[in-house]
Amino acid sequence: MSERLLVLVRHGQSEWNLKNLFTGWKDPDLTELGIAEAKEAGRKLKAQGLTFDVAFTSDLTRAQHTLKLMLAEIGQSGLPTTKDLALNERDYGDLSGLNKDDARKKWGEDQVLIWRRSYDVPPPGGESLKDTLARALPYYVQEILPGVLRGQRTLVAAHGNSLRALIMVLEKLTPAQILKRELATGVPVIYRLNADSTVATKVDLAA
Ligand SMILES: O=C(O)[C@@H](CO)OP(=O)(O)O
Repeated sequence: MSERLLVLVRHGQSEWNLKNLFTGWKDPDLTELGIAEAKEAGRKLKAQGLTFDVAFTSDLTRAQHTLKLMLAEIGQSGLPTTKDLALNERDYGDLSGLNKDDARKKWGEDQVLIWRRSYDVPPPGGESLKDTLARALPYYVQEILPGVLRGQRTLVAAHGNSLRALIMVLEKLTPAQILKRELATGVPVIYRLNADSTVATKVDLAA
């Protein structure tokens, strides 16, 4: 029986993660630490004995670079890969490029937490998690899930909030639960799905 493997990985630390800036659809590359995290994620997957049939990533450099480094560690650099902006980070709108501490000083801790982690309150001019889900979920259902259910071992390298959106669906989390869910950079989350697309097992490869 095929194993219906789906691995989700948030990209390694980006230049703007390091500078503590809202990033969204802006396109900084990985830092040295981010490169090391991506390689470590690949080594962890290899240590689990995992290989893949197909990979997906976003239209943004930090996720594509993370995927490339992971695949090199696994020894699968030529793996068929699809890039799509449906998997992009949440669009941070007017906050993009602002410092997160400066934003807390200007708008207050609570408002910034609502913009960053609530389900349905968008940052000014940007996407809420609900909006991100509205474009990431159809892509997951139409392009990613059918292959997983057919037994294609699938690796997805994307972003904190596009992955939180998919995790909300996979793990059936409520808006209150997703508010508290953080995804560390470069930590693979390994799902094995049931035939009905629900989660059979989940393993988080945090250090
Ligand atoms: O800036 C961003 O695009 C994201 C991810 O780094 O930040 P946040 O943690 O606020 O979702």
